[in-house]
Amino acid sequence: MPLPDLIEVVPLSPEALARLKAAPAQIAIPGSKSITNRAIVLAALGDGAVTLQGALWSEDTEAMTECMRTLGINVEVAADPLNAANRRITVHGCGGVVPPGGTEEAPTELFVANAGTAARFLTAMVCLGSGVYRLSGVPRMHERPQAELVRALRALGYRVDTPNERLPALVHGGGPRPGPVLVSVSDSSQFASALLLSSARGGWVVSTPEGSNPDELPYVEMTRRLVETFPHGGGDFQVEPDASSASYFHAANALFPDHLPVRVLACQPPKREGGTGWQIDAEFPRLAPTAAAEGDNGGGDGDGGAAADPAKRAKLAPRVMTAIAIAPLASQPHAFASLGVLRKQECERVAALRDELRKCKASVEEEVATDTLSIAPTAAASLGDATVATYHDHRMAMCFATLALKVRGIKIEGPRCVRKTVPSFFQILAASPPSGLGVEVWECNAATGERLRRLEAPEDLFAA
Ligand SMILES: O=C(O)C1=C[C@@H](OP(=O)(O)O)[C@@H](O)[C@H](O)C1
Ligand SMILES: C=C(OP(=O)(O)O)C(=O)O
Repeated sequence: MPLPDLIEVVPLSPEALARLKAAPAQIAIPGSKSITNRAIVLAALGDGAVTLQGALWSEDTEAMTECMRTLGINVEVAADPLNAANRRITVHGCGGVVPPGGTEEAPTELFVANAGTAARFLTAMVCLGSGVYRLSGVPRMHERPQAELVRALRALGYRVDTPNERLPALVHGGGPRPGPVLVSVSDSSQFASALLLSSARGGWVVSTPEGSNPDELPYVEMTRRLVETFPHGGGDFQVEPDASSASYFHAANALFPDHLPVRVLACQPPKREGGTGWQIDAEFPRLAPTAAAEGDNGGGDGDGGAAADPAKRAKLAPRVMTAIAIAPLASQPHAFASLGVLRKQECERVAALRDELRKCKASVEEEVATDTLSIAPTAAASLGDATVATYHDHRMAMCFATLALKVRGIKIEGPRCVRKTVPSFFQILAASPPSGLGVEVWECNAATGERLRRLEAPEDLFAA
């Protein structure tokens, strides 16, 4: 049975915590969505066959894989013996010649679901082809921003037809059209990443407006580093575990600083600790709001302080949602500012976090003018007893499941949305230590909320 429509995640008991303190869970995190989908594009445009090891297999990467196959790029997908949530993906490069699309009447149809990476990266990539491609996604993807990317591609000389500057869009392939292009990242950094990934084949010289310091554009920097180090002529490429997915498990340590129940395996540490620095969310353990006594949190600012600077886009990486979700349990108040970009992602995330945290009886104030959420601490015992809506947003489900590790009575609607990036999320939560946290997850009656049965079989916990 697939994951049901309503589940309850039960807080870790004192006994379970004592066991985890003695032998912390050792959690293997699936591959990075951002790196997997970048690597698929780079490999598709490359000259040989590249095998991606440790690649994430989830809705977003399946959407990218399917689009490549529809384009006529040969992609082979095999099991990854090291992690059932990953795959070995071999992509046979087209040598920069993107296979031709269809006609205006019968374009090649590319369905990107709700994958921002696929929507943006493929819009730019198919400009290098010939004929016509039509990109579409789920209704929410048709609301998400695309205008600045379309503008930049038109400035390079490509024809992109869309009535409202969003998807669905008809892209007319135009082959390489060398030239400089300036792209704003204020709606999404993925516009610059999209252009950079195809820039070598298109002859595009991509820049972001002055003032957008590369250090403040971590995902654009990730793209540049990946383009530099990728085996464009064929070979193997190792995908890192996903640091944003890891944030939920690091958050467990922030919630239980006396127990530190989790060790996150094989994730890259932040750059200053010798990691690649590709994933900005590797910073989460240092910045997470913590339930530790004041002064005990290694100087973390809960993302609040620096987020007040609107230029600091790094603060808007997915980990900020994890930080917001656990902030009610922190030892100090936290303010998260400049959250505007979150309003345009999988759902209106600022409103969603505000409303669902309030349902859990957290103290949350929103200042609309500065896109700020301010959260005051509340005792865990005074929080909870809420049925939380997830708005088809994987991060809403994972954030509230994390809060539920310490807050009783949290039921999560539509948990299958985690399939976008971590289909195995509830499997990991529920698996017995050491491979999981041993958390109780219950199927609930969707109408009455009453508990029906505890979900323990891995297939019952997988978001297919
Ligand atoms: O390029 C990427 O892989 C991503 C960039 C960010 O998006 P935005 O720049 O649109 O905020 C981030 O939130 C998303 O999860 C992944
Ligand atoms: C914003 C996100 O995804 P996308 O790649 O669809 O933009 C996200 O995963 O939080």
